[in-house]
Amino acid sequence: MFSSKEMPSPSSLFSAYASIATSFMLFRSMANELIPYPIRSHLFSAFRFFFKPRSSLLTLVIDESAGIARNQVFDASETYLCTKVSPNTERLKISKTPREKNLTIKLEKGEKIVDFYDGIELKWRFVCTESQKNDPNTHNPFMSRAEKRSFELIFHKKHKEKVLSSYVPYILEKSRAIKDEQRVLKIHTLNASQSYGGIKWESINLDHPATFETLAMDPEVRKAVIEDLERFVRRKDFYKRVGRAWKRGYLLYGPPGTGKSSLVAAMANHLKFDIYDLQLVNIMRDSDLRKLLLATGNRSILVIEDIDCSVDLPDRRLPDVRNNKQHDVQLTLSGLLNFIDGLWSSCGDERIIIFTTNHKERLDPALLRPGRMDMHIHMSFCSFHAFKILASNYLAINSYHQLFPHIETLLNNVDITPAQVAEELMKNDDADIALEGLVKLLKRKKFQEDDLNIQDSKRPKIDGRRRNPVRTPSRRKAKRRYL
Ligand SMILES: Nc1ncnc2c1ncn2[C@@H]1O[C@H](COP(=O)(O)OP(=O)(O)OP(=O)(O)O)[C@@H](O)[C@H]1O
Ligand SMILES: [Mg+2]
Repeated sequence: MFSSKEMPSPSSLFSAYASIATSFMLFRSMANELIPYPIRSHLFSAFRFFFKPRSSLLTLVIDESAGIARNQVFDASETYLCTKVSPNTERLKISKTPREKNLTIKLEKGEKIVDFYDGIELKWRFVCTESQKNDPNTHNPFMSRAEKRSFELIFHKKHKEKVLSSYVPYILEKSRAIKDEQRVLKIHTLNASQSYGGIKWESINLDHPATFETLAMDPEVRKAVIEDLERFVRRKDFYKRVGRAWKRGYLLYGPPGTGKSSLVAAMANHLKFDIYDLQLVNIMRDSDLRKLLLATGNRSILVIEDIDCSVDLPDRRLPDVRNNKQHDVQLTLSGLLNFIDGLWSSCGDERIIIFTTNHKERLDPALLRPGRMDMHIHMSFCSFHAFKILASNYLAINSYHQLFPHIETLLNNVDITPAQVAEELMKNDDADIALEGLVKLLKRKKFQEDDLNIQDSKRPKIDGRRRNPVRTPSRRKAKRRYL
């Protein structure tokens, strides 16, 4: 800083500039006569460089394309800036395609936006220029449009490091989160109407409302599952470092109606991953399975429901039309597992595979061996805690109700699935009536179970053990699953 004594007066400054300008003119006219053109031009540009007034601002130009590829920073900035529209913005573009959930908002040419990051002021400008006809880049598909689009990001030079190492990565991360939020999830199922051999994935929008908040499950288990999923998606570098494919396997087991399919949907909604619902009954050969698995996308969940019903694979027979015989079907559990562990998981990123079963005890040991399914999640009968979540979801009861203690005692003594409780709670809008209905249902079930136990105690013992009454519901049930 200058002290007032050292500060040059405006008149002295003016005379200094005037003498520099006069010397420059003099130098120029002498140089024109004495110095040959190329050297003269270098001298002049050096002179200009030293005497040009310096700007304290730095401008980053972010073009739409980087060579022949799209510039990710441009795309991310476009997405990010939509969330920064201020009352001063004068023109915006909006659009919506049938596949999109929300309106897309974009800046119009020349619009400016001011953003603040960690106390730094950042000025953005959206620039569109006509691209020249003989532009060498016109072979580029993004440049063949008549206009060249870019963002200019202007800030004080002293923040260069911070902007490049922190603000730009922040924009990339933020735009990914925004895109995930807007993404319409898909559920892919096998197209069974195709003739055999032409089987392929078919997708529709996944509109399943299940979330971890609405799922009635043990809070500890819920927390563990969410943490596991989040750790998995964060750990790309870790998987690379330890030489493992970036995949995670979950086994969901429990009686029908305890929320296994709902948990799959909640996981997909949480991670914004598509679901591939693989019904093995429709696949006859390992080769078809490979083709289908290789056609699945990254950031997806592959679900094989009721794996205990599907693994009698080697017994399935495929009619041979030509010879009117039956062929052994060439689809085996080990083929499936080896492929999932091997090629499939290593040719994509962020793969999750989920098996569900009502009968964990019937599963092939190959599925249960350590390292195959990373987490075994037990979905069980409705606990009192799970009931309170359902009461909050279905009846908006978020605090105490006089029937709660009674319901708690009954739930401790009766096996009832969350699906059955949910169905009962839906029967009436009036919370008191719905809860009374539930109490009646629980009492009825308790009575039936007591009755069964009495009958059971009268059964003769076999090998010193009393056989359990078989209460397994049909496994070939029609399912609504995710739709
Ligand atoms: N834990 C739960 N939390 C909230 N709702 C549940 C839960 N379990 C079941 N439901 C309700 O019951 C319906 C059926 O549940 P879901 O299909 O998820 O059960 P499932 O365990 O997959 O059964 P299955 O073994 O027959 O496939 C769901 O649509 C949901 O409304
Ligand atoms: Mg299910």
